[in-house]
Amino acid sequence: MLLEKIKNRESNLTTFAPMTDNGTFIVEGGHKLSGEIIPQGAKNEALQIISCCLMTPEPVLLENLPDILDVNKLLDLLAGLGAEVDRIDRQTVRITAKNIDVEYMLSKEYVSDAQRIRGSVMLIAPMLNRYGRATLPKPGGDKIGRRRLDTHLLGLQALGGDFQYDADRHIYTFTTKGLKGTYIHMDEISVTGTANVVMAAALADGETTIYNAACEPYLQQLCKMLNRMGAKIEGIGSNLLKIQGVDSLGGTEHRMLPDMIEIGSFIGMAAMTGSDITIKDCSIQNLGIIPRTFERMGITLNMKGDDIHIPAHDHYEIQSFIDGGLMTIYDAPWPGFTPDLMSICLVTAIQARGSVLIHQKMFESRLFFVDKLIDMGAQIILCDPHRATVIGMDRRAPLRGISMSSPDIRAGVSLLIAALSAEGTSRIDNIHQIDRGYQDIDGRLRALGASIVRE
Ligand SMILES: CC(=O)N[C@H]1[C@@H](OP(=O)(O)OP(=O)(O)OC[C@H]2O[C@@H](n3ccc(=O)[nH]c3=O)[C@H](O)[C@@H]2O)O[C@H](CO)[C@@H](O)[C@@H]1O
Ligand SMILES: C=C(OP(=O)(O)O)C(=O)O
Repeated sequence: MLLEKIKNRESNLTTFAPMTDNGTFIVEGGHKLSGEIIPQGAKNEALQIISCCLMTPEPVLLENLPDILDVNKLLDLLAGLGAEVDRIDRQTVRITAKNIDVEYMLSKEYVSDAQRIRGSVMLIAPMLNRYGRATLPKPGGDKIGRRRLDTHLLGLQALGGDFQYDADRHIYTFTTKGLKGTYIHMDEISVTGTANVVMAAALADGETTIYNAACEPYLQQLCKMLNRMGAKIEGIGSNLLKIQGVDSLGGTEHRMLPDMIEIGSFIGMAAMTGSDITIKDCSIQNLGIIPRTFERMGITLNMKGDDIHIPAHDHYEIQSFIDGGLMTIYDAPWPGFTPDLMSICLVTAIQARGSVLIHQKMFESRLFFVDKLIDMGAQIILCDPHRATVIGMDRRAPLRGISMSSPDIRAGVSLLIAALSAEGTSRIDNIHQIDRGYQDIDGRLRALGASIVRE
């Protein structure tokens, strides 16, 4: 069955990940989970790395790709552009971007598909480098607040790219007569913005310095991959990158890191549901302050080699700051705490002992889903669009199962965690939002003992 699907997929890129536009989970709460789970390859790394495959006409082999909607959509975009996309198995793909049809970027199909994912924004630099022009419809991704593109646009402009914005069609058109290295102080520490500018500079004429660059592990992975392809990037892992432009890049092989957001999601899920689980092969050295942040919420993490074991918690108590002040969890660009785990921390605090202020600084519409948690019985005060105070219930009362809809990818998983911990049955609609970023999440959690039915 699997093999048939893979063959199918090689010929027309039909995806494994369900492509429904909404979908529903029926979750019976109260079952404890147990066992081992392997995190998928990182979604946000995969989107950078797949885009980078357009930088060379030679084959690039990608391993540990997650089979999720956003990744498959980006692969479809590359295939539409004329790249050969050979799926070797569920997590392995070879991409050869030899004969690219730049006109495809103007097609209705391209515009409509590129609008659906954030990752499409990173196709600009490779196309500008190799073909001198690129088109970008306003990219999609989570509707979690304003997501401006200034960092990308100003960076590419500094390198010699021109752009025009068609405000009626929401389409940017980029052209260049040749990119030239320069000094760039990035407008803000943007992850995808840095990826775009790094890729543009890698094949530009001369030296580029990027200051205020994002430096998170997935960006480091992109820079390392580019260097294996023949680029000359120094300062990897810092916010000051020096890039000596080269004439061309060759093929390579690349393996995605485990997805740190999935790992954090499983830690929160284990604590909330009082489950004993082991998350395998976490690449702990690349998790930054994620483990420490969950430990500050009172969750015990036993590190065993590269595995994280979370024992069953009857109780977990949120720590105070050293001066006795109320714990605040807030997001910041790497090496700070990732914004993509804020919703997970929020839901995890519901059954902790003590209180925590969740301060989501980067995005302004990510906390509104708390109304559903409040309906389930959680004690949360939404202070303003950026801040919510959670008053932990210490398991004095369980949440109640309700019907709800998933507004975005991380809120969706947070609602799933709440539903798994709740008394009774919950219905979560619009789970296509969850499928954007979590591979076969229902199947993998069922294997740990969860009761989830996909409708
Ligand atoms: C496909 C992908 O990789 N998506 C990730 C990427 O999105 P993306 O690259 O789109 O996000 P950016 O890093 O550009 O910025 C995220 C948001 O934070 C704001 N901002 C950023 C830096 C800063 O110093 N101050 C500030 O307020 C930006 O204005 C923006 O609203 O990085 C985000 C931040 O880690 C993650 O949430 C997304 O999951
Ligand atoms: C916000 C996210 O994704 P995207 O940038 O693709 O919308 C996320 O992964 O949490």
